[in-house]
Amino acid sequence: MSSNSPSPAVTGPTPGAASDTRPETTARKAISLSGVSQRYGSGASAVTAVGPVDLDVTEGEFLVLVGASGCGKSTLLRLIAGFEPPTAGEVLVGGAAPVPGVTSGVVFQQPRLFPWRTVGGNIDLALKYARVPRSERPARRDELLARVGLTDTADRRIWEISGGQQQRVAIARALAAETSLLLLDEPFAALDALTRETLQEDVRSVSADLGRINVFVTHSAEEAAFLGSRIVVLTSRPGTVALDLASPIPRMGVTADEVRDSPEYTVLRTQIATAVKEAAVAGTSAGGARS
Ligand SMILES: Nc1ncnc2c1ncn2[C@@H]1O[C@H](COP(=O)(O)OP(=O)(O)OP(=O)(O)O)[C@@H](O)[C@H]1O
Repeated sequence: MSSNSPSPAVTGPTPGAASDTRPETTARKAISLSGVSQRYGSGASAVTAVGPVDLDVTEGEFLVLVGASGCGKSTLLRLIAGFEPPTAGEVLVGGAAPVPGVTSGVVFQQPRLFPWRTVGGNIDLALKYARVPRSERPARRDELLARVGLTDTADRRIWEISGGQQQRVAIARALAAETSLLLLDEPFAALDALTRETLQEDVRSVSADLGRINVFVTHSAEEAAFLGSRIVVLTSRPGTVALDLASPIPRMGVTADEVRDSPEYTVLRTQIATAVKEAAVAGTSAGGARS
């Protein structure tokens, strides 16, 4: 990224139209949250972490959930993954209740790989769990590793590669199952700034290529503005929708530097950062309009 480069105007769909480039018939609802709340514990110590939240996400959207620490972002992601059912309301993915490990691939802040296996071995295992026929696995493994820039590390052990490379393996593993959803919970939070930026660029281009739904959790306004086709800012706990924005920045045909140097990105990043601050202060008093 060059600080001397000009700031090109990145032109794309108007706000609210980020997912409208596809034919109407294919833009069907893929994630549907209706009146979703999640409460933990009971009695005096009970905590309502999230809700009520109503949200519909369509195919090809890259949804970023952003908000202050503890506002319920991870809880919402876990509900979409199907790791736990909501205490109120309904979560549907493709019209049915989500099934962990089947409906979505998930990437966590820590890569959670099998350290005694090689990089390729971790992907092989994911392909096996995804019931990819044994004869097809080597080609699929090579394709996935190429996609995340790890072709040369297939035979290395997990402990022999860097944290950023480990997170790339985790992304390749999550892509192995070819689920329609990829859920990422602050996947780059533990990485240094430069590695984080590189991985953000990779995730942005991989997601544009694959056209799956991505739901990405972060507390960073920069990350949200760079990655999201749609950005939802949550209020402080219990997390509800404070702001629902469509990004004006196109998904394809622009480089990472063009995005980061564009006035649209600067405006969006500021808008998100301001909304996160206001939502954290105001709690549920913030509005819920999609602009
Ligand atoms: N299993 C649980 N049992 C009890 N409370 C929980 C549980 N999971 C989350 N919480 C509480 O719910 C609230 C929301 O937590 P969550 O992890 O979803 O927030 P977050 O926005 O992802 O936070 P962070 O950005 O710090 O990771 C917090 O107050 C948290 O302590």
